Amino acid sequence: MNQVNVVEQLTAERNQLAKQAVHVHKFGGSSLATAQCIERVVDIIRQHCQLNDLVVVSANGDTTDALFATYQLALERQDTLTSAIAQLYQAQVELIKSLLSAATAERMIDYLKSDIQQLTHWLTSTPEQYQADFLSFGELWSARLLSAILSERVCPSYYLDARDFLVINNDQQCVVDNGISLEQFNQVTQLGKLGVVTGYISKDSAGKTCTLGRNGSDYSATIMASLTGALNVTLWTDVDGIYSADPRVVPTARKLHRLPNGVAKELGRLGNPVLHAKTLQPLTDHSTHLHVASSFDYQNTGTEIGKFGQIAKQELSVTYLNDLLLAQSESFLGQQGEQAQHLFAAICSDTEAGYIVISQAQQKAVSQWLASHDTEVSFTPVAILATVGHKVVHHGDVKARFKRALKHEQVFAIANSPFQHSLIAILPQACSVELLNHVHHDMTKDARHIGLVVAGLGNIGERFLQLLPKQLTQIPLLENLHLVGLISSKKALINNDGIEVSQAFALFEQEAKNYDHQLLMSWLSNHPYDELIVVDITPSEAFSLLYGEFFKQGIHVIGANKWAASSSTEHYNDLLTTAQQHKSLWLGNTTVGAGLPINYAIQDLINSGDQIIEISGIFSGTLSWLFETYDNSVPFSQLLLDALAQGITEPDPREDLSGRDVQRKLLILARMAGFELSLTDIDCQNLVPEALQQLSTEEFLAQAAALDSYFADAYLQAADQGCCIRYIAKFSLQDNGQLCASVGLAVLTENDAFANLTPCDNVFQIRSHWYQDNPLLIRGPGAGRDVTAGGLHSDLVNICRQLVHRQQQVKLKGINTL
Ligand SMILES: NC(=O)C1=CN([C@@H]2O[C@H](COP(=O)(O)OP(=O)(O)OC[C@H]3O[C@@H](n4cnc5c(N)ncnc54)[C@H](O)[C@@H]3O)[C@@H](O)[C@H]2O)C=CC1
Ligand SMILES: N[C@@H](CC=O)C(=O)O
Repeated sequence: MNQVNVVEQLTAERNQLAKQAVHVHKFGGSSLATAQCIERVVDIIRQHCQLNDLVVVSANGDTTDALFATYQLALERQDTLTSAIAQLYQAQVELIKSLLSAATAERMIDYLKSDIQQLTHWLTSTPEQYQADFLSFGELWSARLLSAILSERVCPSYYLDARDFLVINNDQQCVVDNGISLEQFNQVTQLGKLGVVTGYISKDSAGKTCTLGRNGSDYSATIMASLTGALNVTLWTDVDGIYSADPRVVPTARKLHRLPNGVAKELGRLGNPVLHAKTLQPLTDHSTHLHVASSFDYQNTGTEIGKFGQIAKQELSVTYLNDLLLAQSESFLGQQGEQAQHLFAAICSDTEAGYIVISQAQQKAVSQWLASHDTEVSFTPVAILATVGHKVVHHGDVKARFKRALKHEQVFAIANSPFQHSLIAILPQACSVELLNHVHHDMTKDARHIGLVVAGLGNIGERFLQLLPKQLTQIPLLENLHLVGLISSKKALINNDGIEVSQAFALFEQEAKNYDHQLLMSWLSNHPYDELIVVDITPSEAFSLLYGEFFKQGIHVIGANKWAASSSTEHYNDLLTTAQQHKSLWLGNTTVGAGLPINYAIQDLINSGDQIIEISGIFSGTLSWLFETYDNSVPFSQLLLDALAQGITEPDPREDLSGRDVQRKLLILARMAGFELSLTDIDCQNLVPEALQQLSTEEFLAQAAALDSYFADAYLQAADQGCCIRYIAKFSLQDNGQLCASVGLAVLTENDAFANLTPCDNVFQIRSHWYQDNPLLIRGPGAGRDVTAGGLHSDLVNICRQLVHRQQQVKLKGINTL
């Protein structure tokens, strides 16, 4: 059996033994720096770990630095060594005493004393020989302490010195010997307990201690994941994720919520301060999810790295590396150049121009390689500034933007990354903070990604989705909008990678799962988008009751649903306050007049300093269509079914006939105009006979003929006087300051402004201080699929515009503070 097969078999066996796939958690030094930090870590473990999981730890706080300084003293200043060792000892004793019971602490201090004896012996005899062994104490103490705390307070736990199993191949720097390591790991691991493993350290094939270099503990964690077949690794650190640039230098850097593996590797390769090139190396089959999160703010979602689909656009980031060398030689042309690129894992290269970019440490090796080719070489100090994103080398628009951002800079060349995920500018001088901020701003200024969830896929929802693909391609403001959720009353489809808009319905049919309220709410509170917009195209009161929760999460809402905007005064005011507090936007253009700009007109009048005194008119497309069409030649009930089939009625047409829908609209308009009112303040004439009021929708529709005689009589009586019947809504401000509001059937003369509408039209007549004698009229179709779906799209663009504007304000603020 070859080595790969051995590893596969052993991993499979281990996974069968484990109740669930192992999850590896790694805690960095800063996460374990003080007793308080360690308490937090214990809390995280309590909430996130299961038995058989593995916890990989770095040394507490700056213990490794202190060990290294002590080691230097051993080489240079033996006289101060004793006090340095005493300080190391004292720091550990304090942690032990403050975190463990007296009995366990005593045992731990005994172990510590024996370690101190050992290291003192090394340092005072031949320190050079034991440098790695000496540095290993940091991780050893950290793992032993945490494991003891967990055993006392959380669950059975044991600590593992990685040198007991992890073997690094001597010939290749830091490459793991998987076969032996796994075999030995299986001998030392203890099932049914939580293992705490030392990060950073390992042994070579001769059993000698070796360290895994800078940020070696992250590497240890992914090695452990690869050995055990873990599906998840969480790197708990002191930052809350990976950012679009180093946030210590670029204040406007944004957290990247989800990174495809390839992009993460590229970031690691090109200097990202959190991700390191080596960290991702062991995760070759890409089935492991890596998660970077803050142990200081562990409720906050961090960055997820994994095998993500690419429907949703990937975010761009900017990174840099100084102190590099540009090596130019004929040997870097053509195939030889490719060979050199590969051999030296160059940052970038150009085999037509004949150069590679390498680290300064590689100069000697490159010179030696070129000596055997007998060609000249020149080395020039350079830096690189790169923009990183999924396959950016294939995006001409990103390249053009990158070039524009650098147009005032001296740039040697812009090269494509050999891995396709970055464009790399080679600079003759170090990358300055100003340049980094400037380029980051230009590359990410429009890049706040907005998720879109559509609830209600009926008559209007379907049309809304049909219009979406064209809107996305034609409206630049929607550039970063991604459809991520579709919800009906029974099913839901959520996809963080985005749902292909042109196939939304088919995908919903195939992939939607049963609606699970808890699951949906938990997704909404952890969604990976910068902004989330929920479009409510349901007729559901229950769904409207979720708005408060949405607003608390900073989620924006567009409602065609009228329930929330016409709810009780207390609830409505609460919603407005919550939305304002959490900077959530709430638009409902279509709740009155479908796509008609009645809401904009009212807002404009208010902004102009006007005071609205009265609004009246016909606010129901359904009732407008019915009464404009009805002439007693066909039964009223037949027309009603016709209107339902055209999609202009409410799902239950009694909402229209009862006047409730119009009553709600009048309330919404009154609130827009600045009045405080509730539904019960509006007199409402119900046109549905009592006998039909309690039936199900289906029963009502089956018995709709019972409506006919009432409407025939009303029509004939009005016609006898040369008049017509219309359903009118009106509120007006009385001289005593009271608002008088009603909706109901009225008999109008044929030349009344509300009498001769195109069927389905709404008309709104506004009287105000500016428009008192000659009122303002807005008239047009007030219901129907196209106008309503269009009105919702208008709200969507409106919200995206406001969000872009908001983002520009933030960016400007960020730049000004530099
Ligand atoms: N028809 C029109 O001209 C206008 C309609 N509206 C409003 O648009 C909304 C939708 O109307 P239609 O599309 O005609 O209704 P519809 O009955 O055709 O579709 C409603 C959809 O909502 C879903 N739904 C119901 N309860 C839900 C819940 N709790 N959670 C998630 N989904 C739920 C249903 O599964 C269905 O897919 C209504 O609130 C209506 O008042 C607003 C302006 C004009
Ligand atoms: N049924 C309603 C639809 C829109 O709100 C109407 O007729 O106006």
